Amino acid sequence: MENNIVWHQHEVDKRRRADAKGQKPCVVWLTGLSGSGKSTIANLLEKKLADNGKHTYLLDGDNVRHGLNGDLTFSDKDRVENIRRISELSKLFVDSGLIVITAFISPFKSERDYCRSLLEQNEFVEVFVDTPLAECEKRDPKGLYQKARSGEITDFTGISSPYEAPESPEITLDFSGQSAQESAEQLFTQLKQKGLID
Ligand SMILES: Nc1ncnc2c1ncn2[C@@H]1O[C@H](COP(=O)(O)OS(=O)(=O)O)[C@@H](OP(=O)(O)O)[C@H]1O
Ligand SMILES: Nc1ncnc2c1ncn2[C@@H]1O[C@H](COP(=O)(O)OP(=O)(O)O)[C@@H](O)[C@H]1O
Repeated sequence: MENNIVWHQHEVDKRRRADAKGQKPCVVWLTGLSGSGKSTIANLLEKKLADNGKHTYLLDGDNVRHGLNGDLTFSDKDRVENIRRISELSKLFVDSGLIVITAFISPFKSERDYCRSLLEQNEFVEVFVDTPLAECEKRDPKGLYQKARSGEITDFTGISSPYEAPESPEITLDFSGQSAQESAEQLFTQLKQKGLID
């Protein structure tokens, strides 16, 4: 690792960029099993924030794995690297003044905590999309659970690869009795209550 590197402090800082956008930058970090509803809820939340004049960016597992993280597999080691890169990217986006929404399984507590550690207090909002495995498997929107059960896909989260549920997330979205739209509304309301959006 090269050591002769000096951090440049620029004239225009995070606060100035955020002030220009009239918002508080943060990361709304959705975590949950495949099929739990992360992408659907993240999309609805981003639309609601945009409708309210907020400048956002949505980072989604499937999309990021096509480009930036296209070299990574679903081994534990590569999932750690996946979330490390996403965390660093999220930090840069927060520095640019954006409200970042992420939708990654992010199965390991240590990597979610790593992202939290990169940010200032109140800039990281962990959101547990708490949909049980049985419900995710029933939905199976991409047919991946079926492939995992038949052994066509290995290392599949919840089946052949672990998922560590958050112990004290800032927000929990309970799948039972609430639609994706209602979950997005709940999320929006709780972000407001936390003073992250006005
Ligand atoms: N083996 C295995 N395990 C889990 N998921 C798999 C796997 N293979 C492909 N997929 C598809 O990849 C999406 C998850 O990517 P992530 O980057 O969010 O995963 S992780 O955070 O690195 O664990 C996930 O997207 P979501 O269903 O939106 O969660 C799947 O569509
Ligand atoms: N209450 C709900 N919340 C979120 N998604 C739901 C809900 N009920 C049904 N769904 C459906 O479940 C699927 C979730 O898929 P997706 O959003 O891609 O999840 P993930 O990104 O976690 O893999 C979608 O087809 C969505 O329409």
